[in-house]
Amino acid sequence: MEHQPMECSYSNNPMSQKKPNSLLTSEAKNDQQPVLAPESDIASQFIWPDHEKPCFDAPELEVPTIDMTVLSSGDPLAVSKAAELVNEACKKHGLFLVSNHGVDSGLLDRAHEYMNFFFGLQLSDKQKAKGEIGYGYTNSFVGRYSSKFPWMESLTLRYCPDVQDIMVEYLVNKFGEDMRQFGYEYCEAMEKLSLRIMELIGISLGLEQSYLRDFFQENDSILRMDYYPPCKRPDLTLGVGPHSDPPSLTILHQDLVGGLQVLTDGKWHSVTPIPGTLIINIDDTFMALSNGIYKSCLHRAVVNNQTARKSLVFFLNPRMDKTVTPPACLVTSKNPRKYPDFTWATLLHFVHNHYRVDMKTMDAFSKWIQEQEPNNKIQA
Ligand SMILES: C=C1C[C@]23C[C@H]1CC[C@H]2[C@]1(C)CCC[C@@](C)(C(=O)O)[C@H]1[C@@H]3C(=O)O
Ligand SMILES: O=C(O)CCC(=O)C(=O)O
Ligand SMILES: [Fe+2]
Repeated sequence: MEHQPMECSYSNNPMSQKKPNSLLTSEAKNDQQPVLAPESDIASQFIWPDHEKPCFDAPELEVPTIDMTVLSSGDPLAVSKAAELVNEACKKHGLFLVSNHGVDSGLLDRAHEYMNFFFGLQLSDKQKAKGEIGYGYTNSFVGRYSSKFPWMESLTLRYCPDVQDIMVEYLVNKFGEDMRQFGYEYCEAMEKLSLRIMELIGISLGLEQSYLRDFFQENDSILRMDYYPPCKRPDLTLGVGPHSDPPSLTILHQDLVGGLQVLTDGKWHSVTPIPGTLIINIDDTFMALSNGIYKSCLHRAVVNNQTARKSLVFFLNPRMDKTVTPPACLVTSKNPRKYPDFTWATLLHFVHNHYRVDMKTMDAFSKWIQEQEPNNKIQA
């Protein structure tokens, strides 16, 4: 079922581009009615500052594609070459692609069908998919932020075996029991792939192949569906602003529309969709786990005025209470500790309650946690 263009029935849709009469004033964090900027025909809260506005002439990011069958090839040279490519990319910008990843293409297609179903619902229906902060349906973060609204809607689900996500019940009621089955199948496939990727990353860092796999074996991960409606003024807004992801590893499946950009060498670069590949990002928590050796990928998404764009993101996280501390072999006199010990639960609390995720989240978090926990100083 092709997604019906999101009806901007103005009265309740923050991304409507029609004349405003009232725009979610009850939800806007600062209770100010987002003012339509007449010259732009979109509400002013969606217009980003000049220094963050999108560019559309971004050069293509040079990025390796890792054939995941290399791990079972029994060819140590091939494994070593793949690990070298991973090491180089993760030290530079924190992104690489994987092919032959083993995730069934039918599962990916079904995922996009479910996204079309869900994001094609009336806004009042979507807003019933409410979860605790950070989970459930969100559009533009009205009510959470007061400016620089992202031009997107999202649905975020928690994937943790012993936690029943109440939102799944709503979605099952809406779409039937096979939605639950799909959700688990998709997340299990992504979890399996992420643990194999952790083996390869472990090798690339000179660790035992099983070290990182064991670290993330028990995980409390996140499935996020991002939907970016077409926008009349893609030159003024962003689908999602410049940031690095707070989790440990991101597996991103984007449709063929394109819009993901990565910041490296001081310039934004495009990551053009390649069918059959998935995008792997090093995230903030993993950057700390690697003692800063690998860079958390700085990225954003631009939108367009022609067609909606969808991306499906799996975020791998360790168990909530697991202490994130780099293995001793990654802490040397030349590379002393970069970040204090912390847990994913604490970082999640920080980004949900104290800080809007951006490109400096880990620096802000590092400062905050040491203020909160005076004994938790960065140990040499
Ligand atoms: C821990 C999280 C915070 C965000 C959702 C998960 C993983 C990615 C984060 C996010 C998607 C990164 C871009 C900015 C953000 C605000 C968003 O667009 O939703 C982030 C999420 C969040 O802070 O809720
Ligand atoms: O849609 C994309 O390509 C990026 C989405 C993203 O960065 C996120 O959800 O964290
Ligand atoms: Fe992201």
